[in-house]
Amino acid sequence: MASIPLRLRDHSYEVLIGPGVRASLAETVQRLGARRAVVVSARPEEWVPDTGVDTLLLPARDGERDKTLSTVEALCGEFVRFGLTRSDVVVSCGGGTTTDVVGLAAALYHRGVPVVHLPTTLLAQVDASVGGKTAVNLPAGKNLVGAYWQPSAVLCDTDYLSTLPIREVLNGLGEIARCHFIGAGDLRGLSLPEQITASVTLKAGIVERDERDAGPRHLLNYGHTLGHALERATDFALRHGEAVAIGTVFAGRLAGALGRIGEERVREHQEVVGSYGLPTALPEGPATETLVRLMRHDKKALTGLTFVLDGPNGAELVDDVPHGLVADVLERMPRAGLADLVGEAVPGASSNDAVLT
Ligand SMILES: NC(=O)c1ccc[n+]([C@@H]2O[C@H](COP(=O)([O-])OP(=O)(O)OC[C@H]3O[C@@H](n4cnc5c(N)ncnc54)[C@H](O)[C@@H]3O)[C@@H](O)[C@H]2O)c1
Ligand SMILES: [Zn+2]
Repeated sequence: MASIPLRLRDHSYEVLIGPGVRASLAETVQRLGARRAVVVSARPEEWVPDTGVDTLLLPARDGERDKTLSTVEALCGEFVRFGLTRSDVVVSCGGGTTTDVVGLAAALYHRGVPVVHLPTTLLAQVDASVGGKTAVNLPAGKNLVGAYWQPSAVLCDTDYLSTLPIREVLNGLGEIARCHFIGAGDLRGLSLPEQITASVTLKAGIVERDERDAGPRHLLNYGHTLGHALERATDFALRHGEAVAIGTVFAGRLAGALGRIGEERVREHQEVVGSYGLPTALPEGPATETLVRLMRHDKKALTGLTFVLDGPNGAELVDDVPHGLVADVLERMPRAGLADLVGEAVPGASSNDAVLT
C-alpha cells in the first residue's frame, strides 16, 4: 500500500493506494471524530466498507446525467433528514462523476462537511478524486458550477478496478500517459498500482504548489486542448482519456514544429501513448478547421492558441501559437476510424485482465 500526503496550508490529507485500502475507512472516520456518516455509493452495497459509525447508505448512479445541482439538492435533503452535522462525514463511492457531485454536496452542506472519497474508476483514482475540485454540469455545459473542497482522505482501492470495462481502463490510462511529460518520469513497465501512485504523487505536488489554478496546475492540462476538442467533435464517442492521449501525441508534434523539442522527443510522445494501448492517430471525420475552431472556443483565444507544451525546461504554457501552424500539424497527423482507434485497443482482450496485470 502507498500513502501519498497532500499538504496544504490549512488542510492536509492522505491518499491511500493499493488492494483492499477501502478497509481503512472505519479508521479514517474515527480519526475525523465523526459520529455519523452518509455514504453515497454508485456501487453494490457489498462494495461499501464499514464506517464504524451510525450510517445512512444512499444509492447513486455514475454518469454525467446525474451530475447536476438537483442531485446536490436531493443529497443535502437526505443529509438533513439523517441529522448530519458539520462534525460528521460524507463518503462517496463511485466514478469521477460521483466523487464530483458528492464532493460539491459536501462543500455546500452546512458550508462544508468533511468528505472521504472511494474512487472506483481508474480516472477517478488518478485524477478526479484528488485535488479538491468539485463540480456539476448545467444544460449549457460541463462543470460550470463548482467549488474547491478538499477531501479529508482518499482511499484508492485498486481491487475496485478489476470489473472496469476496457474503455474505462483506457480512459484512466490516458491521464497516466500524459504524466510522462509533466514531471512523473517514465512509468512504463510499472504495475498499475505503482502507476496510480506516481500519477497521484505528481498531481499532489502540483496541487500543493497551486491549489486554486493560478499557475502550475495548468500543467495537468497537457494534451487536453486538442483532447477537449476531440471529445466534442466526436460527440463524446472518444472517452476523455482517449482524447487526451491523442492530444498528447499532437502536443509533442506541435512542440517539435515550434522547435521546442527534437525529433526523438516528438517520437517519444507517440511511443509512450502507444505503449499504453491508447490511440495515437486522429479520428476520421472532424475536419482540421473544426478542431481548430473548437480549440479556440476552449480557450477563448483571440489571437493565437494557447497550449501546454514540452520544451527545454519541461512543459510550460505557450501563448499565441499561430492557427496556421496548429492546422498544419493537425493535417500531418495520421487518421483512423474510431473502431481502429479504440475498438481493438488491446488485441484479444475481452476483459481488462490484459492491462491490469
Ligand atoms: N474534480 C476533478 O478534478 C476532476 C478531474 C478529472 C475528471 N473529473 C470528472 O470526472 C468525471 C469522469 O469520471 P469517470 O471517468 O470515472 O466517469 P464515471 O463516473 O461516469 O464512470 C465511468 C463508468 O464506469 C462505471 N464504473 C465505475 N466504477 C466501476 C467499477 N469499479 N467497475 C465497473 N464499472 C464501473 C460507471 O458506472 C460509469 O459507467 C467527469 O465528470 C469529469 O468532469 C473531475
Ligand atoms: Zn483530464
